[in-house]
Amino acid sequence: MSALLHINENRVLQLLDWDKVFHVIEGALESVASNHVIQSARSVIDLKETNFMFVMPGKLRDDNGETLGCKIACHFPGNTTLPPLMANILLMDALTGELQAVIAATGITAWRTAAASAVATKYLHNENNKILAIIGAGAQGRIHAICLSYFFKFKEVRVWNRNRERAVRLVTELSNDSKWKCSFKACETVQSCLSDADVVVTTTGTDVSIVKLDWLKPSAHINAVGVGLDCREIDDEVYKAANVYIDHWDGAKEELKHLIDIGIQFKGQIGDLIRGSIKPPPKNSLTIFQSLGMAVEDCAVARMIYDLHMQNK
Ligand SMILES: NC(=O)C1=CN([C@@H]2O[C@H](COP(=O)(O)OP(=O)(O)OC[C@H]3O[C@@H](n4cnc5c(N)ncnc54)[C@H](OP(=O)(O)O)[C@@H]3O)[C@@H](O)[C@H]2O)C=CC1
Ligand SMILES: O=C([O-])C1=[NH+]CCC1
Repeated sequence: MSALLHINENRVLQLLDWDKVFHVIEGALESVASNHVIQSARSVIDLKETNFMFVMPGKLRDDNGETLGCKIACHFPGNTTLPPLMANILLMDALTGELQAVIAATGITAWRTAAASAVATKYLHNENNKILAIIGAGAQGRIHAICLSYFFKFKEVRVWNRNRERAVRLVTELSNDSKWKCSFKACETVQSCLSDADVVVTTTGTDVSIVKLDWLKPSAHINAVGVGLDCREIDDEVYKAANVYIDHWDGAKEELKHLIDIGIQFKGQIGDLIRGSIKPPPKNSLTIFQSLGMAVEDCAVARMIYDLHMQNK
């Protein structure tokens, strides 16, 4: 038996590329709507003391053939030297089930989530994107600031974080990078961060609503990234006023019951918009992409990394 291939985090980060990840994620979202995937809502195990394990198996059929994989993600918020989210993907041969590689997936999780938001923004709000507001400067907040700055030409990118020092650190890091042509600003309050923002990203997962309808531009687009059964970072009134889109129905039925219970009717999956099987929202309307994250996004990026690694060994 050949030695098991392990593609570590450093190697994955070397191979990740925004245009390639965007393409693969756009395809994965579309495949969900075309029924070319097998996946279910993730299984979540409460490990107590605020730690969780997520298990996300999936199979995807796309231009590259069939891909079979399973991500195991451990969320240990108390980690100090290691990231709070530690993830790995087992990539299998889709014909035999034989394990092909173990691929570090902390970076993949961050990149594929931000790329899904970029795809959603392309289909829901691809014009007049001048101000981006990032709520939460953790791993997802940081990668969304980078990814959305890469794909959309914002004039200003604002960051709010509960612990302000962290927002200032992120803004300093981004301002020191000469490839960005926009200005970066750390905001004192959520309200001032949201004011007049065209695109908003929420990444706190907090159980208290911190994004209020009155603070939003009526035509804003929100990528709602925080996840969890108790996540309430966006006020119910915002959902009631918005056209809300999801990544996959199976996950939404399981993890978004609190929205279904207050009468929110999801307009459809982002993949349905990509396929053209549903109408886009009216121009200048408030829109939300409620992102949960999907196994097949992980499978698609893991497969891309595996192929790039094998080609460039
Ligand atoms: N949709 C998807 O596909 C994915 C979603 N996620 C979700 O995204 C969210 C962020 O993940 P990640 O960036 O990796 O986590 P991090 O631990 O890196 O960052 C967490 C962020 O949330 C903030 N925060 C936590 N609690 C509160 C609170 N009560 N009020 C205000 N801010 C708070 C933290 O602020 P502070 O610095 O002050 O502590 C920090 O900015 C989580 O809900 C996670 O489950 C993650 C991966 C994929
Ligand atoms: O999609 C994902 O990998 C996750 N969503 C919430 C925590 C991990």
